[in-house]
Amino acid sequence: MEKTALRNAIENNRDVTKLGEVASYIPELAKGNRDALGACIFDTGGNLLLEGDYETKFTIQSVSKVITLICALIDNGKEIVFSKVGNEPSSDPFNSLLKLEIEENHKPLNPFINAGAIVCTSLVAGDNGIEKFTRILNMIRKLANNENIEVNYPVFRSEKLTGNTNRAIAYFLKGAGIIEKDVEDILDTYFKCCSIEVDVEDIARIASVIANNGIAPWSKEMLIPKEVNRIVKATMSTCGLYDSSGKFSVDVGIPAKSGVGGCIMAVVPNRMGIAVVGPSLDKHGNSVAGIKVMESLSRALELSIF
Ligand SMILES: NC(=O)CC[C@H](N)C(=O)O
Repeated sequence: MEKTALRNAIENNRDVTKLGEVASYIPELAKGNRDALGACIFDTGGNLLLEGDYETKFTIQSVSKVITLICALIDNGKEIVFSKVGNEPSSDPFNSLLKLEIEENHKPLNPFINAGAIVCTSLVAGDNGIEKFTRILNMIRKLANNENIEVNYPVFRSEKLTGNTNRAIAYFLKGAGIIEKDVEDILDTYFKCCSIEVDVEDIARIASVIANNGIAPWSKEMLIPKEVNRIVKATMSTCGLYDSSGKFSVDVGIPAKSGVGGCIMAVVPNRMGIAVVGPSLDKHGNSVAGIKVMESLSRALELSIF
């Protein structure tokens, strides 16, 4: 049943890729394949399903914000993390600076907009950017059960060269006293995390650990403490798709996180992790066909938690 649902969801939504555009504000991302659409389900029993253009490689982009939040929470505890970043959804684009000036203490609204993720990056354990990045990369490799995951350096260089809005956000946060240490070092770490190259199986495995209360379905090892896992799922369901999180909740109804590389990672608690890739994006920066695939799957397999 799941195999048929996944196949139908991909095949019935291939044309939707034509309705969006590949991200080009990071020049290297413009090379992404606009027509690609692939997906993976990894369930909590350890079963794997792959469909469509599942071999597509893409950069993890904002899906990395989930893993950065996991590391920040493990390394600091909830009180410290949420003294520097909020829990509220944002109605502004993911890279907006608008609310930073007016929010109490200049705290970013949540960990999944760029400002909030830059704060979480600064909180990850490590004396410098390289140590912080190594911590996050190792966590991604463990959660995906894939030691070969690496950075796509052309994308990293492209982001670093053109990431002026993120630079403005980070310097504002430094001025407001929310981030400490060297701003450029933290930005490099943030850009590198966004540039980690993965495929849908990697992301579906990460999602399956979160779906399985932090325990890896393949080894039964506890990779994410239960309380951290709970916070992450809650944050995904309120803030995971930027300023269209509410609509996604109504139409799909499961915790998820998107990235401008075209991926949507979704978690069906106690059932499965799902990853879709379709680099053609809507105006919010979410995979235009990816959202439709998630809607189809949610309907066919009754995934909504509501
Ligand atoms: N929404 C995203 O995936 C944004 C990530 C991207 N690297 C940026 O900082 O702009």
